[in-house]
Amino acid sequence: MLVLVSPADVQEAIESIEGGADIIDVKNPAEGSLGANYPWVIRDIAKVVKEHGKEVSATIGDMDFKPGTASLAAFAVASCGANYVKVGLYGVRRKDEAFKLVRAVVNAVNEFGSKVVVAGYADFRRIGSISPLELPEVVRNAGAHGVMVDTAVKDGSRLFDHMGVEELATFVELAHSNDLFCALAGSIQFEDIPVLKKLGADIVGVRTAVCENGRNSKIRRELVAKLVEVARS
Ligand SMILES: O=C[C@H](O)COP(=O)(O)O
Repeated sequence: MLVLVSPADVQEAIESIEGGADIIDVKNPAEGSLGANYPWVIRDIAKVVKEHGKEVSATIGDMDFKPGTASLAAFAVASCGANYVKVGLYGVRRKDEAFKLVRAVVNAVNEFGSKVVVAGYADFRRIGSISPLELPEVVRNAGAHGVMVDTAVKDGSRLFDHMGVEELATFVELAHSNDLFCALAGSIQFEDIPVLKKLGADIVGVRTAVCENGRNSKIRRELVAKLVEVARS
């Protein structure tokens, strides 16, 4: 299982790289679960990450159903050098909306060769968005490459508080049967890693677990290294 870590600046990206993370996922935690960072920050981090021979991903935000806005943000992120462009379907309620938005994002990044990762939210019931279980088929049909589940509200509640192991197992199965890679995130802690491995997730995404004192503090390389070790064992 690969480890994705979400830094907010170049220093945190270096900590993530030195700790051994596989994918460096630029985000802006101050603007939400999949908060978008600034183009100049994404560009600077992408440069450092690529110098270390690793892959960089960047988020375009917790999106409303606005395919045009999403495509423009995706174009910008891909042009900054992201190998993976992540979009959260926050304000998307139906499958036809999901298809339209994801298709627009895929079209926007095509010329850069970036891969698109679509995030649904484990706490979809409380924010009124589409269920992650409805996503894999739509995401495949729209031409994206991966799906993930994260939590929308970072209030201390965790992935498993909102979706049970069986539901998550179904999500992983649906992703794989649609030829998508699958990532799981949402205040994941060290003790959750064995369950995620058992579920067959391809990627675990973290921030809080590798920060020194909560999601809004700084990423520390020792914690990244510890998590990578557990994910590899
Ligand atoms: O993509 C991964 C997210 O950044 C997870 O963040 P979190 O561990 O703080 O929930």
